[in-house]
Amino acid sequence: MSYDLILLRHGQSDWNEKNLFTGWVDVPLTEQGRTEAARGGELLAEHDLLPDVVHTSLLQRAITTAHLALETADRLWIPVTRHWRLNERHYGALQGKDKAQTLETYGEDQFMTWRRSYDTPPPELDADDEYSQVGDPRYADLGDAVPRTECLKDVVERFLPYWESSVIPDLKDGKTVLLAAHGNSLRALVKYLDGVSDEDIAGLNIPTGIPLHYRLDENFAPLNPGGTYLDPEAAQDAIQAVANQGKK
Ligand SMILES: O=C(O)[C@@H](CO)OP(=O)(O)O
Repeated sequence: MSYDLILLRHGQSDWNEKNLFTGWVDVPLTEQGRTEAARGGELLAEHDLLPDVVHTSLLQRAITTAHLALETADRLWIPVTRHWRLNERHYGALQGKDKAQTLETYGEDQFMTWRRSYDTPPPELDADDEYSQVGDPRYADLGDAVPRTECLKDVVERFLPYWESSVIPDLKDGKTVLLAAHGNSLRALVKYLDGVSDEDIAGLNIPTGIPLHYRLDENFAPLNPGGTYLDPEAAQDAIQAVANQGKK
């Protein structure tokens, strides 16, 4: 007995292309990102991994990616649930900043601490900053708790309640579940599923637009630790590109 879970990071976004820290800023996909998303859907169909339900964040790059992938896989009709708990990590005061410029200004150690350390968040973003989400109606339910920065540990802590309350029940029903989300919200889930240490998670990057398939046992532990990329070769190149961001 096993469960099928598919993780899909959104395709390239406008700010991925521009090399800007994005976090909760709601930017669209580029044309390349739309193509990647559609290719993701083709891979699902080719591997006969057709989702029965989809969960997305509240950010259009994940929503559009899910839509384009499901359109290609002819599964636009499946039920969809969206939740802020799947959102990208809030990047605090770095939101909207150029990655290469930030690396140059603060040096490699500080840059990598902000990008990949488990428990050091970037400085908080001012509530009235142009890239702040304070007051955004989509987060009205959060009241004063709208984040102004997050580290990966914060993302693990806010993602897991959703995993337990909303994703596990779908898996238990025997549904193939697609999670369309973000580089760091998916790193948070992978850390939990694979039991990756706080140190080792720094070296784990997730490429855009390539479905990552997990087969889970009856306790929701991976039967294929690390998951299986549906296009492993493309994934290796794309993982390296994410790791090298800023260094150009
Ligand atoms: O900018 C961001 O929000 C994320 C994902 O694109 O970037 P990084 O990979 O640097 O954490």
